[in-house]
Amino acid sequence: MELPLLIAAIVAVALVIVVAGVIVSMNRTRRLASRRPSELPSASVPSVEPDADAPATSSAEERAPEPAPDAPSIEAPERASTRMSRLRRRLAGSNNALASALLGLLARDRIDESTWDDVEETLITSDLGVGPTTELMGNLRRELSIDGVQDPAVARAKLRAELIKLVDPTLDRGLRITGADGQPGVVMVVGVNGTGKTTTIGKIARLLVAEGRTLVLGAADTFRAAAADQLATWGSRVGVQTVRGPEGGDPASVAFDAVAQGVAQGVDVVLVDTAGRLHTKTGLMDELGKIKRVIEKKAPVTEVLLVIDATTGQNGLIQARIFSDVVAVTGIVLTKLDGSAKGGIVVQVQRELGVPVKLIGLGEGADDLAPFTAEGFVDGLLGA
Ligand SMILES: Nc1nc2c(ncn2[C@@H]2O[C@H](COP(=O)(O)OP(=O)(O)OP(=O)(O)O)[C@@H](O)[C@H]2O)c(=O)[nH]1
Repeated sequence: MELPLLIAAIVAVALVIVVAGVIVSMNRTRRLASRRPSELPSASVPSVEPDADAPATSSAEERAPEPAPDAPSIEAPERASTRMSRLRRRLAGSNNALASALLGLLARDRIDESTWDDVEETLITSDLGVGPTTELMGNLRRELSIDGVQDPAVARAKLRAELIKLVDPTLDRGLRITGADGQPGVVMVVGVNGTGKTTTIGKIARLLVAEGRTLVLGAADTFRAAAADQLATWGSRVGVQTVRGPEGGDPASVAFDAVAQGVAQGVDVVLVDTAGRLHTKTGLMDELGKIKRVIEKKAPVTEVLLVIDATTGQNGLIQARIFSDVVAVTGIVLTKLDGSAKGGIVVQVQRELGVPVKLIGLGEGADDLAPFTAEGFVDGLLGA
């Protein structure tokens, strides 16, 4: 073959090869562009051409896994030590009317008979009760007439000391949450409708979780499905399991199951919620006694907390008496003190039952529950 012809043939073959290469490359680009983004090779993995015959498991999903579904986030409740000062300020705010009335009266230039009458009336309207008020007035009159009453700071200090004495700083206010022989402590929560039982259990659960305790909740309020849902929500917020039964089921059996679960899991405490019930309904009150007896087939109830709404005044006392007869109340939780200038009920209810106020509710917030102390309460009352 002649040289020019040979060169022409070589150029032609080279051209065919180049054109074929361009066409193949364009087709590949089009193929990739037509795929969904999820099918595209990830930029972070080595760029290996996907093999059409490869099994589905070699898809891009395997190389770039979907993020895990959101795990429920567990809240970290506030510890009792830090919530106290916040709650004391709130108590001071809600009882300001009482505090300023008392201190205003005692700061008068001259404390005469009509001033004493006004102080007495103010204390009685705070639900302190006639007996405790008379006692406090007698002591105050005696001490102030000896020391002189001109200095409001003296009057205030005397009033504080007398109130603390009435509230009784010597009572044991610790929650009984230690079971015998390695069993969980069992806390049963009772009270009339809407006083704040379920909310209080949720708040106690947070307090105990903040202290590092393990728990199970028992939703023995089977009247309303919503009550069990409400309790389960409180529990799940702090990673605590709730045992519940069918709506309308036997509350005693749910309470038993919850305690059995707590024993099996070896938790520290089981908190049992019960349905709100009017203290005047004998059948419902008998049922409460039955719940307690059935629980005790599994483990002793270490604490029966009666939840009283502080705004209900004297009615709270009547409730306290009847509930105590049926289930031997061992501690009081006074809720809704944030909306009340009736803090004096603390003294009356303790005297009525001979049982201490152990916790106070000061709002709807998750950590608005505080262990009760006589000094903290009186300082809040006096706006100290
Ligand atoms: N302001 C205020 N509200 C509170 C407090 N404690 C509870 N509550 C509110 O009181 C209402 C009733 O609370 P629940 O916990 O459902 O009452 P319960 O006693 O379980 O109700 P029943 O199961 O129907 O008897 C809710 O709106 C709570 O947020 C408190 O300390 N302060």
